[in-house]
Amino acid sequence: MLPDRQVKVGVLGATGTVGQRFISLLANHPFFVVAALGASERSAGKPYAKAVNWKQTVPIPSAVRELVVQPCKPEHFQDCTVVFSGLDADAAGDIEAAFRAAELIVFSNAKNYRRDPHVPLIVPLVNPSHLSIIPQQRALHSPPLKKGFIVTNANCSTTGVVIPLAAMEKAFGPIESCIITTMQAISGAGYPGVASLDIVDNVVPYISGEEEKIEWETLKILGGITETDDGKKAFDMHARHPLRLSASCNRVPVIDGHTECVSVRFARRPPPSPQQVREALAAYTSDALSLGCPSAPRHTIFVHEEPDRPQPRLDRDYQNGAGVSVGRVRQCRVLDIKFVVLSNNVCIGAATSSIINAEIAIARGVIQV
Ligand SMILES: NC(=O)C1=CN([C@@H]2O[C@H](COP(=O)(O)OP(=O)(O)OC[C@H]3O[C@@H](n4cnc5c(N)ncnc54)[C@H](OP(=O)(O)O)[C@@H]3O)[C@@H](O)[C@H]2O)C=CC1
Ligand SMILES: N[C@@H](CC(=O)OP(=O)(O)O)C(=O)O
Repeated sequence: MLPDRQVKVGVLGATGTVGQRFISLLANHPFFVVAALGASERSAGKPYAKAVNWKQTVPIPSAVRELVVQPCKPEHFQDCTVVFSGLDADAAGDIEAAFRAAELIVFSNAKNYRRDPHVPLIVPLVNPSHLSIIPQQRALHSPPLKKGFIVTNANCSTTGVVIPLAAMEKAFGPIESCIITTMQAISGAGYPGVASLDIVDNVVPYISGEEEKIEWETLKILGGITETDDGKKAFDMHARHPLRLSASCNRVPVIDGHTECVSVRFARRPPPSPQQVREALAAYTSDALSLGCPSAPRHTIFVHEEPDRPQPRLDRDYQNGAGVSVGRVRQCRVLDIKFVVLSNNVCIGAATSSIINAEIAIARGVIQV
């Protein structure tokens, strides 16, 4: 059930690239209301409008302009039912753990806990069922937690590719191999990010740690949760048909929107035709939508027929940045099918995913409001 009254939320890393997206998206949310903001000691103590170097195309929402930025300490967020984190990974590990220990509920964009075997790594349009590991995460804490937990969302490029992969697996069974080449926007590196002299008139064929994250996170997200012999739950990345992935990551001079060229081979033979894949992608729908989550896209995947789409400048705002756009679905002469996917790295690749994850957790009663 979704609430019919306001739910107070906090934003950690509120001054950053992802934090600013949280603030913009939450300003129009039907039940989440921003009650507390946190950032580094550099920003703490200042009204938000003075602390932030605002880079959005909409003005700073009036409700947060004068809100004083707090240090990222749990005592300043005790009123918040949910805390969204857009913290720099160097700070996120300790801060998010302290918030969880203080019985706060954290939805994080940072990479720190994605590999934790008791923390769900959730792309809300793909695997919200992984929320079921939360009781075990709470029980592990000493003393066991009654309320607090951490949920992470995925790396932005992982998120973009895993949505069409999940749609294809749902329709045609396991994917056996997958080769991904990314063209990633500058905003993925935060602010000020990549120096203009490195990226204007250029492509940088390396993003530290990115290829490993895509290759590993995809397996956790598409994998299931099984019960072990001692009755515990565990993520099961290997029981599924083995999926071999190879990613190559590039930074390109685009502001927002990650484009990925993907080739796949299916385990089942004969493989589906390009037309069958197009139909399956367009028909894919999410639990978030059936639960009535207000930030879920009405259409998860838009399938372009034009030969030159998707393009970041034209397609990154599809469904307010919450849906993904696929195009050029065609036969691959080496694997089975190849296509291009575009996702908005700061929306469904970051803030929007956290917000939908929290909406799902409320709708499913994982969070009591
Ligand atoms: N940009 C993207 O597309 C995506 C980013 N992510 C992840 O989201 C997180 C945020 O990324 P992004 O917004 O790009 O990063 P930014 O560098 O733009 O923002 C970082 C934020 O963290 C705060 N911060 C830094 N150090 C500390 C500290 N010691 N204590 C408290 N707060 C601190 C900063 O506050 P202050 O302003 O005061 O310094 C700022 O609010 C990262 O973990 C990133 O990997 C995930 C998916 C996509
Ligand atoms: N590394 C991504 C963004 C990011 O911050 O990823 P992660 O949250 O996995 O560290 C990019 O540069 O586009």
